Amino acid sequence: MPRILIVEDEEIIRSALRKLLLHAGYDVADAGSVDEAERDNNLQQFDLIISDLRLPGAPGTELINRAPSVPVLIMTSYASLRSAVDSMKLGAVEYIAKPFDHDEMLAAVEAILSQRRQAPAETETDDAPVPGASEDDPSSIMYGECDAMQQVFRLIRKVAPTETTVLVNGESGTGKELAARALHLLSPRASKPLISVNCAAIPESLIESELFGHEKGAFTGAVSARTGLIEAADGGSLFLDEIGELPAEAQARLLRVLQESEIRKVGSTQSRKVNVRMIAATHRNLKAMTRTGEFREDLYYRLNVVQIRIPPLRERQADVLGLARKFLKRQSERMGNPNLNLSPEAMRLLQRHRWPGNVRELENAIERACIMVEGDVISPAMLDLETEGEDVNIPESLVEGNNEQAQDNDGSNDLSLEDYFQHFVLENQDRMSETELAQKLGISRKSLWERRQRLGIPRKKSN
Ligand SMILES: Nc1ncnc2c1ncn2[C@@H]1O[C@H](COP(=O)(O)OP(=O)(O)OP(=O)(O)O)[C@@H](O)[C@H]1O
Repeated sequence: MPRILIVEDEEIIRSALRKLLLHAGYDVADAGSVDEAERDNNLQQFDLIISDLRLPGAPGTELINRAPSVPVLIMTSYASLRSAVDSMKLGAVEYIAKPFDHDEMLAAVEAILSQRRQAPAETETDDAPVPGASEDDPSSIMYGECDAMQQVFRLIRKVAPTETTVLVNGESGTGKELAARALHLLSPRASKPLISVNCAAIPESLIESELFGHEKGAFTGAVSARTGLIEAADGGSLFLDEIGELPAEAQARLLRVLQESEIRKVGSTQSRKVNVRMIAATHRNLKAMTRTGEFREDLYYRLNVVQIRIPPLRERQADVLGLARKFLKRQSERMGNPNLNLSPEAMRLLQRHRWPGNVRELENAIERACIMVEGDVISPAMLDLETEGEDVNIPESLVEGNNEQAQDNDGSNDLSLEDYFQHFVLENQDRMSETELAQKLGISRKSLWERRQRLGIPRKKSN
């Protein structure tokens, strides 16, 4: 019977997870911190460790060092879904975002255990390069043959081995997060954590405690002390995505971290030294935001030591088919159909399209087509790309309305809720912050961000 150790300081989550795993037939032990886990158990005897990222004392990622042969599944909220811990793969580390549902957790557990049964040391996928990739090149992490991307790769190769703070700029879906990952994996910090935090996905009221941690009793609901994401990245890199969405107080605190390499938890009077390499990204024009007072100028200059601009896909036309083939190969492997290919008309359409949602839009289009295709050949219709210049008239009542209104009006206006969402965001994002957009739409910032990801919604170029 596989043995699983749960390390989680929140009693309710710990006992619910324990019950779930016992019920599913696993042998389960649990602990409230890394030290307690180590004191009470021989960590190496477990087949899997499931740990919260932020715990009292050492962060959950520390278990990867303390039990190098055991896969560690990290649970955390708000960090970016895919790459939060992918560079910590010393064992078979996976990542799950809280809140998770039971099926999702059991599927993740089963996938890790079966991988371990089949190939104990081999857990990589096409999508998640290992620290070993650090001997390689940015091109082993992200695709790019055209001159513009070769230029980006040259810059990444140059800056990655240094300690320099980097600001990655580019439209949504261009690959900023992948560039950050390449910077980390090609750096001497590659074997340490890369923690990715999406500043737009964290509710404003929680940003500071998520980033910096908090002491017990620092605010209502702070029932125990927690390590922040910055501390969890100690020794490694911290990727702050959507940095333009960071509220003013958090900007001030972050500046102090950059200036003094120290963090102070919310509610604490004591500082602690941290050694973190910062990589920030934005689709917004931060310089312009400093002029309007939305972004601190001193923080801007601290972050913008080296700037890497990832060009939009429409400026890398030569790469479109290469990327499409890469995604097609990956998807056909997943689906067990190696014969899938694109018709000549589909290829022409891909080359003609303007790609407002950039690489993410292309990736989604290929994935969708692979699911929809009957037979082996993908035709243009299956790519289901939005026609250029299509204009949907949004009724005034909807623009000013909330989600429910949108849904009520949906049928009569022949405008789906997703269409409404997409058009509202596209039309207003230049003059509204993410918080304002979310408020107008009647949803949380987190759900705004998640919908942007799901729908591959491009943002207007602001730089
Ligand atoms: N050059 C590339 N090669 C392979 N895949 C890529 C490339 N660029 C982007 N992708 C894929 O496209 C998707 C979007 O990339 P990524 O999340 O890095 O973009 P982003 O600029 O950070 O987007 P956002 O600003 O919305 O967070 C990801 O699934 C990523 O793996």
